[in-house]
Amino acid sequence: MVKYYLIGLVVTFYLGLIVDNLFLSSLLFWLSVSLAVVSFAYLTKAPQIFRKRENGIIPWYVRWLLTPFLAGATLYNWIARRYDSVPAIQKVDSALFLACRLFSKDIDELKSHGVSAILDITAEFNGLDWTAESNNLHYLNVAVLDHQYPSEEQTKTIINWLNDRMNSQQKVVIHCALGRGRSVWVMAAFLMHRHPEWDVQHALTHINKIRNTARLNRSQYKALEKFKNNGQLNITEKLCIIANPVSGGGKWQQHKSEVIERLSTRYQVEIKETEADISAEVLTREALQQAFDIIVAAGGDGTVAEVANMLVKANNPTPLAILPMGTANALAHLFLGATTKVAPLYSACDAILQKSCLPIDVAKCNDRIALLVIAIGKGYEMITNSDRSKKNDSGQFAYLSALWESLADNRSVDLVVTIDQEKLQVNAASFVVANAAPSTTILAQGAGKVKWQDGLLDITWFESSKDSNIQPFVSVSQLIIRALCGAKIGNDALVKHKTAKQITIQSSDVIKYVIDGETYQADVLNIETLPQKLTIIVNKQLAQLEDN
Ligand SMILES: Nc1ncnc2c1ncn2[C@@H]1O[C@H](COP(=O)(O)OP(=O)(O)OP(=O)(O)O)[C@@H](O)[C@H]1O
Repeated sequence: MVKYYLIGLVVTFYLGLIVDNLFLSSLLFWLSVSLAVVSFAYLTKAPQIFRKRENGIIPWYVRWLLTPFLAGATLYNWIARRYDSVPAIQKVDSALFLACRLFSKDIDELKSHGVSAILDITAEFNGLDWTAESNNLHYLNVAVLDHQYPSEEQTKTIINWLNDRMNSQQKVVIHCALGRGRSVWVMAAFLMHRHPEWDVQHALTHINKIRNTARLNRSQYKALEKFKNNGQLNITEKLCIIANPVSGGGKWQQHKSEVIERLSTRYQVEIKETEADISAEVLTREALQQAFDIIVAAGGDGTVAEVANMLVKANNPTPLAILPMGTANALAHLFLGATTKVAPLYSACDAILQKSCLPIDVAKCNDRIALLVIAIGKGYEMITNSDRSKKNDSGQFAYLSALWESLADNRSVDLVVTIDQEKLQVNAASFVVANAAPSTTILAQGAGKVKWQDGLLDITWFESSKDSNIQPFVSVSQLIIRALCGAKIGNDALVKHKTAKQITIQSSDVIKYVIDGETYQADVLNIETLPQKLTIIVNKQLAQLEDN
């Protein structure tokens, strides 16, 4: 095919040079540029040159540049369809149809067959998405050039998408330009995925009985055999995303399709969304019955902690992954690295696709699991002063201004604390027990760094002073310096720090506290570390660092 484009390119370019008419020669040059781009796409096997999106749209500037080619392709598809020996749309399996290029007039026929989803395997012309959308049809484009076949990643995406459609009892039409090559490849691949006992010949014979024009070229056939023999059509890894749609002001809804598209390149993805009265804990319990290979918590630290709580309580080794969609996302910062602050979803999806796991410690506080911190005093006030509407309005600044507000108020709590065997009386402005904490969790930085694989809890506290309103500010300044230096420096009389395996906290009043951003109250807190109790997906560099 590409040789015809190259011949066309040379001929039109030559004619453009010799024709003595500005309008005609401009047209010929336009045609030759358009053929040059298409030839380049074929020679480099790069369908992305057409920039056709998942929704089937080719951007206007590409359409404009390639107008002569696109017009020619439309004309060719129309003629080929008109004189084809088989119908445009044919049923190949109970819920699967094969078709050539679809036009909006085909929607009625698709509906009459009960088809409600379109899989478009072409790169070189606009899809039917707008027509499909207005007719409530699911649409997916996987861009593949004519005479070629999908990549391994694309194949996984296709199989997962088709499985989702089949699971929702939908009928799907798979189409390419003529319904003879690319769509046949995909249909055969999916049939072999559904019937692992079939080989390529069997799948093609099945298709040919209905569509006798279906045939693969030699490289398509060989690739399909290779995919089958290497087990690339068996997608067995299953992943469940437990998503909180209100975290971070509704980030999940904005990024949902992008996340599913990326993760489907490796996993069969199932989504469970929380509701006001259906918590992440309930959904995790449900997911644990279904034996997933990974459970992903999509939300803020509160959502991640809820999922972790159920995994640890069930003593279940399924790895937990974090999709940071909250406000502070301290856990993601810690386990996926600082890049999550810049490209949170990219870093998280990358780590999930690489599946690098590490065991981490967790803390148990009464009957709940904490991954980050248990905080009393300023840490508690900071959370209660930053409600959801403030977080939606100002993001992480809501926490900063809430902390500032609480530091200005010189309140404290009287606690009786037993750290391992040592008993202490503490009048604490802030009292924090940390299992893990990034440097941005300032109130936990008594040692300048909190280790999350050392089997110990880090306890940091400072007291208030009746004589000085600025003492809490001074203490926090010292914690900031410690966090920046990564070491326990400065006056230990002001900010105190200890490590322990177990700690009991009592008070004459009811104790108000937070665990990983969620508020609770109790008469007594019994906290202990549970070393290496949870497996978490981390970024690859971090995993390698810990391995060494
Ligand atoms: N569908 C829902 N509707 C309303 N509230 C929900 C829903 N799902 C979960 N929640 C509540 O959301 C809270 C957890 O929010 P999460 O910590 O994940 O996000 P965030 O508060 O935006 O982020 P961050 O913790 O970083 O501030 C819990 O209190 C939970 O009860």
